[in-house]
Amino acid sequence: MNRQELVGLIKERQSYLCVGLDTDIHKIPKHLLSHADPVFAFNKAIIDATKDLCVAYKINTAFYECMGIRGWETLQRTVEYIPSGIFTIADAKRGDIGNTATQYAKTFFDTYNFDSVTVAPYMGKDSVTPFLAFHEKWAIMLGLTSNEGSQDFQLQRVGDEYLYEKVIRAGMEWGTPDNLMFVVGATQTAQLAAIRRLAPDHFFLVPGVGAQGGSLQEISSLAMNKDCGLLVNASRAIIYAGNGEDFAVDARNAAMQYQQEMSEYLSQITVNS
Ligand SMILES: O=c1ccn([C@@H]2O[C@H](COP(=O)(O)O)[C@@H](O)[C@H]2O)c(=O)[nH]1
Repeated sequence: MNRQELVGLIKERQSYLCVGLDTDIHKIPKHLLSHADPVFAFNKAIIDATKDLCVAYKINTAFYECMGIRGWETLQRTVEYIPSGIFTIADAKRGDIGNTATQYAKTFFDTYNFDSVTVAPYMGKDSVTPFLAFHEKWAIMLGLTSNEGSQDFQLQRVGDEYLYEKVIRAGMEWGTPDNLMFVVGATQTAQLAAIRRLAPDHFFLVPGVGAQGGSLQEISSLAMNKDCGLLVNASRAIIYAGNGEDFAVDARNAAMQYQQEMSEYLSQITVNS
């Protein structure tokens, strides 16, 4: 999916919601466990219940990889079930030497046909640029993450700036607003406005609302740009909103609350399509 299509989708749906499919077999409602593929049965119900309210789904590969070959099959079924026209993210946080990074990029872009992959930039330029060489595909580079450990490296000063600022600045030289996004945690409100000034045109994938306590209102007021420029992810707050037979209804209601709030914030800008 290209940038124009993504911005158009945000405008049409009045939403910049990304639903995170961090599906843990130990947390899904018990009645699903009799299905041949319980995790897929859960994901299918969540997708059916939320597909008109969100613009993206993020599949965190850890929740699938931990189940071995069956997990990869579930991941494939899930990504194939997501309706075309909705942006897909493989949250795999890959990063390795260029020769290997190319294989990771092929895995997620060619074999599984995701629109985007999250990339850990610690190994530098040659570990990131292979993900930028695919037509209408995106790399989403970790910028400033939502977790406590972001203080260990990302928020250390290097010369006259934070390490994460150096990383984002480098990323902007490697990729463009048409093929590169940055992960910016919703919990990092003290830095959000500065990050938007640093990267005015790039999309940010923003995890950390819901279970991690980030505020949708703060993120939106600090980091929205003229194209919206945000994909805000919520995983547990949506997919585990309920735990009974009607879990998908609860998930829909949770997603709808986010979408309605987003619609209000979007009305305050003109989204260019
Ligand atoms: O900085 C980051 C980068 C990635 N994540 C991922 O996003 C989701 C958040 O899940 P919630 O249940 O909404 O808290 C999860 O897949 C993380 O691995 C992040 O949280 N922060």
